[in-house]
Parts: sequence; C-alpha cells; structure tokens
Amino acid sequence: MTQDELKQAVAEAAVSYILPMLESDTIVGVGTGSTANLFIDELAKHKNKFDGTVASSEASAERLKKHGIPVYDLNSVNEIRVYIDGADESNEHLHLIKGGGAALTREKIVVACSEEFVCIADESKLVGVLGDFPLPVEIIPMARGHVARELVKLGGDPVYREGVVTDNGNHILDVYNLEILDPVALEKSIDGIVGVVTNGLFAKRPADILLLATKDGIKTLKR
Ligand SMILES: O=C[C@H](O)[C@H](O)[C@H](O)COP(=O)(O)O
Repeated sequence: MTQDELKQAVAEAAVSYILPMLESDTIVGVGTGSTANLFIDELAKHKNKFDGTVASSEASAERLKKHGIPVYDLNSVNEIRVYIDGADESNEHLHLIKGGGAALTREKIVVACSEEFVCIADESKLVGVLGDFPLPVEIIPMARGHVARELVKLGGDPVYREGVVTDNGNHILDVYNLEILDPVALEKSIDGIVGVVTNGLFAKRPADILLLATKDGIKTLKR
C-alpha cells in the first residue's frame, strides 16, 4: 500500500470510530493537513447525522464548507465531542509533534476544548523518540531573534520557515536536532519563552487514541 492509501484507510477508520457518537447536536472538531483532508471528505458522507464542526484552520474550514458541512466559531459552541487530526510524529505514549502545516496553535486550542482527541496517521509517523521531525514553534514575528537564541540554549537548531504566515498572523521556527526525551518538560520550557505563541509538542494533552494505518490493517493504540 502507498502512503496515500494508508491515509485514506485511516480516514475511513476514523469516521467508523466516531459514527456511534454522532447525534443531531454533536459538534466534531476537525484538524488540518493531508490526512485530515481525507477525513473531511469521508465525514461529508454522513453530514446529516450531526450538527456541525469546529475547524483548526482556515483551509479545513473552507474544505468543510465546500462539502456543505456547517463550521462554527469556537466561541459559539459549548462542547466538542471529539477532535480528529493527523500528526507529524507520535511516540507510544501518544505524545505528538504537530504543526508541519503551521496550524499548531488553533489545533491545540481545539484539542483543549474537546472531550476526546483521536489522532490519525500512517505507520511512518510512529517513532521511538520524538524529534527527527523538526519541532514547529509559532512565534510573534518581532520576537524571532530572541526566541531563536533561547531555543539554541535548549539544544535545538531553529530555522525560520520562510514565507509562511499562520492563520493568526504569526511566524514559524522549525527546531532541528532536538532529542526529545521528556516531551512534557520540553513543551513547558518552550511555552515559557517570551514571544512563543505555541509549540508543536502535544504532550501535556496527548492524543487519547491513535488510529494507525499499517500494511496489515488499522491498529488502535490507547494511552
Ligand atoms: O499543522 C499541521 C498539522 O499539525 C498536521 O496535522 C500535521 O502536519 C500532519 O499532517 P499530514 O496529515 O499532512 O501529514
């Protein structure tokens, strides 16, 4: 199976997983990226079974709306039953690196408002130790130099993601060469740097379930 076929398989598995949760008033949180896009396309087949969605990016909101799926402002909903999103890396504890598509801040906010976080990924994303994928950090533009120097002190090599502006009007530093042995501690340390909006470690609030597409079928990993 190709990586695209694995992503399609896990998108379908995610819809099967959430189907029993869908009721007329259910709000579904929707992530961002190529795997989330396939999930959106599958979810559209069931759009009459739930109320609507909250999206973690403008791109996902647009795709949902094209399918005729309602997209609500986060401040107008009381509860998100389940949030579905991809990841750039996951370890066995379901600590994640996210933000390859620069949507990390809104993703983390929607996760924080969701009862359950289901991560969907193909098997290439499961790693022993996080950090081969450069860690995205969303920053306030004027703080770029300061944040970069602080990230070097933490052992990383930050690289400015040229030309990228997030949905929040901010910039991204991708931090290379971090061997992330304690994801929770590093997430907190980076969040403590003045000028950092969010970092792409999802460890304080990891995924609850990882649906992993493998060549032998879908595997379900739980915390
Ligand atoms: O900012 C983007 C998100 O965190 C994505 O969920 C992540 O980059 C994974 O994307 P993909 O499913 O395209 O590999």
